[in-house]
Amino acid sequence: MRGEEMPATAEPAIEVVGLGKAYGKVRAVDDVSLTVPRGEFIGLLGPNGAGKTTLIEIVEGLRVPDTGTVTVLGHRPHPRNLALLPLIGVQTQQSAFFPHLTAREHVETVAAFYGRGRADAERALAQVGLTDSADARVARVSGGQRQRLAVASALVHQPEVIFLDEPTGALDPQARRDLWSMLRELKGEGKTIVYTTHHLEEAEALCDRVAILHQGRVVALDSPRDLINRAELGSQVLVPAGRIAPELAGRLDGVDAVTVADGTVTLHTQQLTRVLAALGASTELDGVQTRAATLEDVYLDLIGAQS
Ligand SMILES: Nc1ncnc2c1ncn2[C@@H]1O[C@H](COP(=O)(O)OP(=O)(O)OP(=O)(O)O)[C@@H](O)[C@H]1O
Repeated sequence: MRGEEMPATAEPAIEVVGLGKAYGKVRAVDDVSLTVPRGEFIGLLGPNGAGKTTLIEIVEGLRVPDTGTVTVLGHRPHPRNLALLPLIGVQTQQSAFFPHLTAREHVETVAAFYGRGRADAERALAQVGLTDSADARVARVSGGQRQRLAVASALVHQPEVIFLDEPTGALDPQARRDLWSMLRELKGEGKTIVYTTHHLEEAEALCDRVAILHQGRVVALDSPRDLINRAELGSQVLVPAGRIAPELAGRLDGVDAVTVADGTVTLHTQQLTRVLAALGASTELDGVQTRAATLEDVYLDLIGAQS
């Protein structure tokens, strides 16, 4: 189907083609192409310095690429495109605040910039769980509350595409889970969400797809489930030390490798059932745990192989 024949709804939320950005000799973003359909929740993962922030900020229109093109909801963010601003919500790692205002006044002020009113501000504060502390001065709120305030400010005008750069970094476990629920609700409303994180279990739980970046390049792009299945990292069987000698464990049917750490003998296998059967014939299975591969295993395998 040619581009001009596509119905408006089929137009992707984001289209990035051949994007490049260097700082001196550092290729922060190196020939990245990526299409994000509308309504997708996509995670950008990668080690420190992989280029996540540079990529997301180019797409937001906050940094200018050296090469390539970006289209967001049919608009070009560069040169600075004011028509795009009401359609996108942006939380950066350096989100700006009005320190002398209260959290509520801050969000109301941001709402006013977008021609929105108090009801929108209250809704955004409630979405991030800040209603009860909305009268605290911005300068005095905790790191986690500040982060939630930045997210509220990105959502207040009900944008179509939401960009969040490490939104859960400073949050306590309960606040993180609350933000997850809120992000899932936004996705349920059909919003497109692009976010960066170092929390791989979080990306696995939330994202439709993840892009793993390394040295400015996308080295993997797929759903967490498909990445895990394709990596064929197998399973692990964790046996309390003392139950079985590592040498004996290594000879059990189906065991590929054995590691010993922290009072646990870990059997690595692609054939979990076979190993459990063999193990059950030699020792009690009580207290034995199994662990399937996770996105974190895939990530570490991939990044380790690239380094
Ligand atoms: N303004 C800048 N000037 C010079 N170099 C920069 C600038 N911004 C980023 N870089 C470099 O570009 C590379 C990519 O940085 P970027 O911040 O995009 O990575 P990241 O994946 O977001 O890292 P982190 O996980 O640490 O936030 C790094 O080597 C970084 O030092």
